Amino acid sequence: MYNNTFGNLFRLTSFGESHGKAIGGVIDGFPAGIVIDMDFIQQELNRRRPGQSAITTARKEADEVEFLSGIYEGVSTGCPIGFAVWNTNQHSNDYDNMKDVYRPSHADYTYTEKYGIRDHRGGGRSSARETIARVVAGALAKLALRQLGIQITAFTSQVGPYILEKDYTQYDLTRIEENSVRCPDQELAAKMADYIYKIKGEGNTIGGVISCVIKGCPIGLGQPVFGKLHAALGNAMLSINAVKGFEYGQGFGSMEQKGSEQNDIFYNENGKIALRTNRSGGIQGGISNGEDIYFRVAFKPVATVLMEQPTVDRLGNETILKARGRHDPCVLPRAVPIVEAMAAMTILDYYLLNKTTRL
Ligand SMILES: C=C(O[C@@H]1CC(C(=O)O)=C[C@@H](OP(=O)(O)O)[C@H]1O)C(=O)O
Repeated sequence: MYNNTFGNLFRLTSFGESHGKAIGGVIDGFPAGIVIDMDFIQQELNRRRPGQSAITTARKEADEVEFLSGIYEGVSTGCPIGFAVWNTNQHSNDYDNMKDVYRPSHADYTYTEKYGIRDHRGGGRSSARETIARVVAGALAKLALRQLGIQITAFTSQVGPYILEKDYTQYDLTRIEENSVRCPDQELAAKMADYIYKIKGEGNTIGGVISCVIKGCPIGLGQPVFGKLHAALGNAMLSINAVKGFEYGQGFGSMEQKGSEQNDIFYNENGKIALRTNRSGGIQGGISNGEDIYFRVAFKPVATVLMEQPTVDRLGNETILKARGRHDPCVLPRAVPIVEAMAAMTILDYYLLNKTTRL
């Protein structure tokens, strides 16, 4: 078994390898009658695409999406939406020395052990290039959520030692596209960018944290036991390449407080039930409570470093590998739209599931 499908009612099946012909997908369960804003979908792909700044991989791809089905006269028909983004700029020879030699901490080893065969070029199926399909499906989900008044914004909140100190309510989140790192604090963003550039010069990589906030989510999304909304968001985020951690609300930070300090107190605001604080992060008992949903996603420094490291080949012979190719010294800036896309797909899926709860 090899599971390439995400979602329950709104579903994406993705296909493709980094150096194959195309990356694409089939989306099923997308509601009919949604006006498809092609410019918006392309903008989302542009936020993810390689070669967008000096601190990302230099691979040159336009990443233009071609829709094959499910859209008629600019409107979704409710039929499966097929799409492809054609690969045009593969440098497969860069990977010759990695055909039978494993990059430390990369998927090279486990893929080979599991399947006995692997397309090693550009990381093949394990390449983050697969996330193109998620961004296309996420952009469609965002268009549907927009009609429902639900908005999703992610931003870089940490790169290595550089940390955004305040919480998301203290920043203007409309300004994250004003710098190459996608951090709402412009001064800190400049420091982060310089640091990534320095790391790149060393042939090394660095990790960090992406924060995300979902506004306008109605009450009731999520199932009480195995389909908790935060578990679904965690599943979505942990499926992104290089992700190591997920926390929502105050997450691990809440361990330092007593229950009386941590609880969100209810009160009556002119006949409406309201909360004085939102430490729960918009989800209680696995179900959305109508407050902002916020969470953090930790990314490790990506495995491919352009410096010598000891490793082994497929037969277990010890050797030294110096990886080649065009790689991201830090995936955070390009992962911001991917986090948003996975959140959008999850929220739309859980919105549709919630419609099956009562008559
Ligand atoms: C091309 C993308 O990212 C790629 C992800 C990647 C890897 O090992 O994951 C290796 C590189 O591939 P290549 O050597 O072909 O340039 C990256 O550039 C993309 O995300 O669009």
